[in-house]
Amino acid sequence: MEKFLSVNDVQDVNEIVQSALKIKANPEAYGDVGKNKMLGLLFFNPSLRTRLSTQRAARHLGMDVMVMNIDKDGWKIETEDGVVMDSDKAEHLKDAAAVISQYCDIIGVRSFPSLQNKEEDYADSIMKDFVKYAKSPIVSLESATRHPLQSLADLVTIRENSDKPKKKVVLTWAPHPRALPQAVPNSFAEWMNTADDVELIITAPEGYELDPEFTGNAKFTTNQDEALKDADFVYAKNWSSTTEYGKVVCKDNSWQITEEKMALTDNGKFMHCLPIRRNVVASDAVLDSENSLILEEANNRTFAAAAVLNAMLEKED
Ligand SMILES: NCCC[C@H](NC(=O)CCC(=O)O)C(=O)O
Ligand SMILES: NC(=O)OP(=O)(O)O
Repeated sequence: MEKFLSVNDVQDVNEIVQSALKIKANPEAYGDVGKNKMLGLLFFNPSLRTRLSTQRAARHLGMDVMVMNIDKDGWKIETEDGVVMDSDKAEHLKDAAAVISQYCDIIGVRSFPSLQNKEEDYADSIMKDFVKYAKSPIVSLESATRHPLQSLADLVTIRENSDKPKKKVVLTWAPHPRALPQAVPNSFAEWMNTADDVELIITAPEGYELDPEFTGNAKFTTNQDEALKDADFVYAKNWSSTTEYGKVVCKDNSWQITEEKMALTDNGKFMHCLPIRRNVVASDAVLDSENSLILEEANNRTFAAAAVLNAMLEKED
């Protein structure tokens, strides 16, 4: 695997899910795969799970890791091409990426959208420029448009928790005080659409419809109760408005996932990528219930990352 920015970079989704499960069953068996290899993790934004689980994954594979909060500890990065660099930005992304790839065999990058300008955000230029200027393979640690390591961990979690040949998976918008990126739901939809054992239904208020590039043929409804009926999995996430890009338009708390909402499902499991605002996105009762998979998902982030790094290291040999 030469890069991991979206599901399209994966040759066989079933195979990579199987690989994550295989590593999870016996992580000690992979300790030599990444021997003498260096992973660099670059964060333009905060992280808990991605940062720690990817380091843990690297250690399972015997890799060394360097982590940098590039927004706080590095020089301010210029991303525009051909500009006269006489502002406060001291280093160009093209130089930084090329230099870092001399130190690192694989580079992970996290870069959120600005939520100011859809066209600029959806160009995903920081991630794409890293691919262009770094000589090492790039792993997205969540870009402006997608969060593929999360989606892979989510698919692993769904497969572990249901044998049904067709699982009804509901991606539901939920309230939040801030405007959040669309990367997690975009990516989740894209991965679910590639899984032949998933029927995806998306529910959100009017004005929150995600781009068909990601949602494909998934059914969409603004009626959350109707969507939740007989669901096997409820994947909650806030994202900012799509018609009024980057804005909080709906503050309707009736979209919060509560026990009453979960009662509409077929003993459905609750999922969220975390971090989650408790009693805003979903109630404590749901999050702490037996049907909550939030900790399993977070745990599977390690094995999702290990499967991706393993595939990249295989390619290197
Ligand atoms: N990596 C998982 C989610 C990251 C980000 N969440 C956040 O920014 C939450 C921040 C807050 O709750 O204020 C998002 O939605 O894409
Ligand atoms: N789910 C997830 O990516 O969490 P972090 O933002 O804490 O890495």
